[in-house]
Amino acid sequence: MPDHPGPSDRPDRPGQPDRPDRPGQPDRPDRSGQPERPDRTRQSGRPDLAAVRRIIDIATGTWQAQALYAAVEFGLADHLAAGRTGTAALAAATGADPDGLARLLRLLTAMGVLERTPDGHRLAPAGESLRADADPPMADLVRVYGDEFHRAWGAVVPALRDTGTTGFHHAHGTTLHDHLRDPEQSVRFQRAMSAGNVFFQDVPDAFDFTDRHTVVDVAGGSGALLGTVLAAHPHLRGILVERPHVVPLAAAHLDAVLGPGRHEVRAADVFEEVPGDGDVHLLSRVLQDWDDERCAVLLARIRAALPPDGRLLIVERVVPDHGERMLPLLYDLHLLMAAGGRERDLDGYRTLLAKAGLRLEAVRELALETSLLIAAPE
Ligand SMILES: C[S@@+](CC[C@H](N)C(=O)[O-])C[C@H]1O[C@@H](n2cnc3c(N)ncnc32)[C@H](O)[C@@H]1O
Repeated sequence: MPDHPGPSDRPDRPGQPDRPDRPGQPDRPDRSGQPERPDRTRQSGRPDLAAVRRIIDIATGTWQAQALYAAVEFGLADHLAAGRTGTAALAAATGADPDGLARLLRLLTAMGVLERTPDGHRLAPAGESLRADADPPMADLVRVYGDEFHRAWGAVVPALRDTGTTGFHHAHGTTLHDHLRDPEQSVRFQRAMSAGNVFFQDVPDAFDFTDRHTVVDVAGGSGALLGTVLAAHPHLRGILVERPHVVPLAAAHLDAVLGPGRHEVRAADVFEEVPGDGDVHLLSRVLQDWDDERCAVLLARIRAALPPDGRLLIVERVVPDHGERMLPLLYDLHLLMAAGGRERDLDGYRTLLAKAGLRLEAVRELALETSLLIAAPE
């Protein structure tokens, strides 16, 4: 995050005369009985506009997210792509109120999602990514973030008071894990996760798979990562292990991407058993969902399954030492709202790995502030 500009950095205010500070003018008495604070606003005698603007931008950020969510729920990207570019045509197609829709379109244009044309609007590149046929289909992510997760974040204060109960539980009356036992919800969430998976494409080149034969994807979700790795390295075979209700989704994806013969999808509880017939194990965005105790159980299972020359590849967002990356910090608090999990810093991963008899061998950077941690048996 950039520092706030200091008083001398403050941008000029066009059209406004300079107001000199008023040295010598006495401060108003402090009626609160609190000690005087060095306050830039009071020192200069005028509000720190950059500071006010920063807070307003942050506080209204959720309104932009909700405007985007509305665009997705109304299917605006697909309607625009189909040539319904005027407000009247879009209102007729979506059932939205024409006045409200015109205002939504205007805001989406200012947000860089749409562009103005002489006869209406068209999709900007960001808007194109919201089309149903986009790859990745970002609408799937916006839908879940704008609905289930938005409501979970609405309970941020109670969730922070009582970290044993997630924002999701406060908002929906059930845990995310139980919610996802419903096959329809499970598919909806796997789609949302897959849409944000663009960093998977970096994994095939971030590790040397040349002399490896079988990749085991532990709690591999939709199969997107395993499919990406196997598609890039045709000599590899793959095994994906998941909860029973996710298995059909993963099998369908891998069948579509790889065809038959190179992969297998198994239903199992990975805290109970992890296949030992591979020489690379993948663990993508799984540790983030669990506390240290459960992570220790899972990593011990994987360690027991790894051959002496095996490697464990962990995909996670690593909390930076100095806060220089925003996404790991956002997702860290999001995990507290959603599943009760957490992002960890590198030392956190080193400690977890060491307890399971594994050592962190290397770290590779992937897209979207995501990392690949390569771990080897001690
Ligand atoms: C956050 S998702 C990550 C999925 C995938 N690895 C990815 O990065 O897209 C966590 C996955 O862990 C799976 N999972 C949770 N508990 C499990 C268990 N006990 N056994 C097998 N899979 C489990 C969930 O079904 C879910 O697909």
